[in-house]
Amino acid sequence: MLSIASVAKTFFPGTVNERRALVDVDLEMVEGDFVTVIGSNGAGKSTLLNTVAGRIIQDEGIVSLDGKNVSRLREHQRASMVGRVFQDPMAGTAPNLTIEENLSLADRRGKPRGLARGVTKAKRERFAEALTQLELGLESRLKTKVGLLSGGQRQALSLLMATYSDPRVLLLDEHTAALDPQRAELVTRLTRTVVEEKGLTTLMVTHNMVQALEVGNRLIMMHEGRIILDVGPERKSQMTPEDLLAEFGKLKGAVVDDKTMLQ
Ligand SMILES: Nc1ncnc2c1ncn2[C@@H]1O[C@H](COP(=O)(O)OP(=O)(O)OP(=O)(O)O)[C@@H](O)[C@H]1O
Repeated sequence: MLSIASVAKTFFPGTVNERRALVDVDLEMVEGDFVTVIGSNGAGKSTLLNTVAGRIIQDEGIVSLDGKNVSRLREHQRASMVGRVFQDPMAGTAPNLTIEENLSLADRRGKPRGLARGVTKAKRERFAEALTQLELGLESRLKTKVGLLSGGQRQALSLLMATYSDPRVLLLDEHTAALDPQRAELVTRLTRTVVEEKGLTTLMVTHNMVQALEVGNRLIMMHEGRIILDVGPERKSQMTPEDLLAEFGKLKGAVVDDKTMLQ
């Protein structure tokens, strides 16, 4: 479904600032796989997501979606296939537009330009129904500007928007990290629900090892641009955060802030 084959990316090659962000990375995901991604700072996690989204084009290797080589497609050309939520709650929504206008943008993603821009009654009803699932009461605030929402509300809306047009793959880049524990818990719960309901193939980067083990059916650990651990459902369900810390401990040069990671 999502195939990353022999992908490599080096920033500033041949200079003193050279950074080998991805080194010969292979990852095969089947439809409905939910993979959590952990790794120390600078391990290459965001770069991996960026190569799937098309924000960064790899130097070597192939990224395929549904058997189609998308390696040379730019980010906007993959937009209908890829949903993404970032760490920053401000990144996924437009603050000066209302909730329904934001959802309208999400609804139009990947559809031909020139489709009616207005929010029809039928659409409004669909938006309200989708918002009800968030259990935040946003369905009665369709005309509220998104800039007035709290970080947690915005992130829940970002998640809804990223998944609204049923992307082929969902990328979550530490999307709960900037929220307080209660809101993070809420957004994690919503994530599980929406991924399960829509059967989305998902890659989720997190620094939180408890979350990495609780969520998803597979876990990968990255270090210095490589996937150095790939754990399937059975082993993952038996692993503890301490086991993951022990794996980090085996790595040379991996700096782990275990307070953050065990929160
Ligand atoms: N746009 C860029 N330009 C130059 N170097 C970059 C760029 N993006 C990432 N890098 C470098 O590539 C390496 C991998 O970075 P990346 O952001 O993918 O790591 P990460 O695992 O997501 O780290 P973190 O957990 O700290 O966010 C790092 O050395 C980083 O400095």
